[in-house]
Amino acid sequence: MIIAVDGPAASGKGTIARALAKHYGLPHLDTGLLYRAVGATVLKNDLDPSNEADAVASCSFDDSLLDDPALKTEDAGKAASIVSAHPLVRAALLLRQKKFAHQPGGAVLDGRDIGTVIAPDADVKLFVKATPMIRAQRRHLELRKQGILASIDKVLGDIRARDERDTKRSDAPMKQAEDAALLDTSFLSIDAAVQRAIALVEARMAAKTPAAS
Ligand SMILES: Nc1ncnc2c1ncn2[C@@H]1O[C@H](COP(=O)(O)OP(=O)(O)O)[C@@H](O)[C@H]1O
Ligand SMILES: Nc1ccn([C@@H]2O[C@H](COP(=O)(O)OP(=O)(O)O)[C@@H](O)[C@H]2O)c(=O)n1
Repeated sequence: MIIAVDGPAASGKGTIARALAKHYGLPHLDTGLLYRAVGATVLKNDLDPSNEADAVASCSFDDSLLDDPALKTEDAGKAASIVSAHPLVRAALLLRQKKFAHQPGGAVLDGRDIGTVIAPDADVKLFVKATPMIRAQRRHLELRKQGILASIDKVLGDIRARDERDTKRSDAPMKQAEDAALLDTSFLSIDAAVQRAIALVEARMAAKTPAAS
């Protein structure tokens, strides 16, 4: 079973994707980490994320980088959203994600274009959303736990800028796939959001299975 989980920053898609992977015993890929690795490599080498050639030159990073906590910073997230608009960067990361999605037994992937580009054939597609202010509050809390002090206004501004870039880019923009189930986590606890996601997966799978006669 392939489960595609898409949605904007801090909507809770990673939390839900990890919980679904655990629940169904499937491998999980956080595809945002791949773009963050490219963005962080560009910054580390003093290159320009908005320059496509600079970004493409940063696509062959060592896999150990994916475990680096530095990828979780807002700077890496911002650089990721800039490099991810370049078609050649997306092309360089495409095969790896498609292979992961289509491995025997299935997988759970979360990102922005899983249901639309990476696995349009996914068995279940979820599009996770929450209001910008609630997403900013979650990110703000996460940053505080990391000892990073930033105003809510700054975090909200960053989230809005990222949404704008991710939805407006011409190649694989973030959008809800036509056949994706919408899950609004704005007023759900983590537990409630995960239970709702499992219920949506079960309903989709039941609808696909022909009734026994
Ligand atoms: N339903 C929820 N209610 C409150 N906090 C949540 C909820 N879902 C996720 N979070 C928290 O919000 C932050 C961002 O969640 P995450 O799953 O990483 O989002 P995304 O992968 O969409 O960026 C994390 O600190 C996470 O624990
Ligand atoms: N499948 C994906 C995943 C991420 N991305 C880009 O990578 C950036 C970082 O993604 P992320 O999922 O780590 O970000 P958060 O939602 O965790 O903040 C996003 O803002 C997107 O621009 C993408 O273009 N396509």
